[in-house]
Amino acid sequence: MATVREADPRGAVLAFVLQVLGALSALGVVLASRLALSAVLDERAADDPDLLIALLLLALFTALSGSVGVLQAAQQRLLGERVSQLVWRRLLRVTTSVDLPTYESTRFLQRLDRVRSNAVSRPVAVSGALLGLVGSGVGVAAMTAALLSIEPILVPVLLAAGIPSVLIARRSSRAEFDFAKDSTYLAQRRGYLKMLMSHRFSAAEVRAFGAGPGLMARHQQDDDAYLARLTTHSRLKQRFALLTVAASGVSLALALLVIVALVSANRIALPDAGAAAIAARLLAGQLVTVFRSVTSLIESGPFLRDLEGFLAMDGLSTEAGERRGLETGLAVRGATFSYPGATRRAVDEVDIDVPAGSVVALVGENGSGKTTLAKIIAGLYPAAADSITWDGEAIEPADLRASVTVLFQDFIRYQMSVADNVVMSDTSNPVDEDRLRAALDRVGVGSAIEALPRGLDTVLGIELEDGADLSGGQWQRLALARALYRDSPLVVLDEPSAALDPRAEHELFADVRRVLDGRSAVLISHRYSSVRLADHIYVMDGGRVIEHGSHAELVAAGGRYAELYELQSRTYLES
Ligand SMILES: Nc1ncnc2c1ncn2[C@@H]1O[C@H](COP(=O)(O)OP(=O)(O)OP(=O)(O)O)[C@@H](O)[C@H]1O
Repeated sequence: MATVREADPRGAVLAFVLQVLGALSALGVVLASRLALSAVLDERAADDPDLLIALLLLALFTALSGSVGVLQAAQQRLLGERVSQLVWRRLLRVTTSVDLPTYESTRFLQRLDRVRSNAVSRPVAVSGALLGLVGSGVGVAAMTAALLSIEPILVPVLLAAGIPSVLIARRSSRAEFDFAKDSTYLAQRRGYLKMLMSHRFSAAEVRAFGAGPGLMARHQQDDDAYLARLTTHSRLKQRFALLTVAASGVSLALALLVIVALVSANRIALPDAGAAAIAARLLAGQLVTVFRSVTSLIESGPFLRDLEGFLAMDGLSTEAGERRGLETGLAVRGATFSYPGATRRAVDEVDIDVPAGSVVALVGENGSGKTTLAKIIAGLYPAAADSITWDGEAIEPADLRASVTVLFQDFIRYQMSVADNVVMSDTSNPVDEDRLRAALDRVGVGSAIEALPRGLDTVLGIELEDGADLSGGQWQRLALARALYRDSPLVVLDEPSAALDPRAEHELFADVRRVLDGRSAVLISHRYSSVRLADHIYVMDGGRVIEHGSHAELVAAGGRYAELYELQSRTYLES
């Protein structure tokens, strides 16, 4: 209820008032029916004022009850949207501030998936159930009062229906959560296969490999497995629901039998019997809503606890960090990192130095630990305490993140305008258009952007209306411009030239110091033509640095670097 109040305080009050009004208008229907029946059975004339008033009241309360229902539906929908928005905001606050290693944990990813697809809809269901409970609670009280005034014995008969329903709801709730939990993996895999078969990013490869039918078959298998589980689960739920309905039907039938018996024994008059029958029917309806709401509340309990646990997760880092200038340089000493569940260290006791103003390269075979080290340097993965110093002093991870810019090899292609794609690296400051254009020009993509239909405002992503698209190399330059737009003294560039043509690569890296404009850089690359221009090169293998020095020193040493460099040069010369 607190979430509902926080999401929309006025809407919550309005919804509450409408629920009460709905219940009271139902009571009005019962009382007006009693009056009307009484007037009819007294054989009043058609123009008798008492009969006319009773009929008018009956029409009025019936209309009121119907209109309140319409308003309630609209109000609940709005309230549901507000509650959903609030819960999403809370969830996204966690997903955007939890530290990066958490995203490497399967347990977290599965929980996130479950919370995203299930728990978020629950608060909306709970808010609906709570309102339903308020309305039907008032309704039950009103109908009970009406029945008590007519014949008290009817009340316990109808209320007894609730006991089995509540007991059933408790068992049903556990079954629902267990079903969702056990199906998480299947749901994830089905979602992934659907995405592969229906997204643009995968469309070309799926066609080129003719992978469509194979993926469809796997998807069908998962669909069948899910359907089989769902069928078993639905049968169980059906049994629970039927038992609840049966309990309420039996109690309603009993109440009506009691009314008939009371009329036969002349214990109540016919108008009272008529009103009691209507009240009993309405009360049975209200009780079904009460039980349904209680069931929904009980059923949502485990999901809400799952969500609450997720929202209260540790390891959130929301502090902004302070950008530092780099005077002497960054030093890494004994940096070590293992991925969750991994048996081997991805980075193992690594020492490197990045003097201010220098370009340092990291090379090594696939899986040797370069990207992991880049994430450590950028403050995204924790290394052993104080293993990173900035100008000779220890630095907080948040400050490190604020001071280092990293361009990943799998950078994001934002479906936003060209300008947004660049300024995304510095959203906490106002857009600086001169800096934006300078960054684009520095990576040689300025004129290509000018040629787009709406220049900097062109939206990228043809999925969007009026969206344009760029080539792979142009996207990479745009990502480079994004890294350069951010005013930080150190940039880490992970495979920044993988998609560039030889001329573009030469233009950018032969003159890399002009492009960097005074920044220091850590360059990760498999292209030795770029790497050889670095001031210092570290060669990694199995998470460790196995050798380092300038290009000339490493070639002269005749070690791993010399071997890899020789291999690549020979490939070029021979081809
Ligand atoms: N998310 C992850 N979870 C578990 N292990 C991982 C993860 N990412 C990388 N690894 C492992 O860590 C090691 C280092 O990977 P890393 O990506 O740092 O290598 P790399 O040198 O950048 O490789 P490449 O040249 O292919 O980009 C590899 O053995 C890899 O299998």
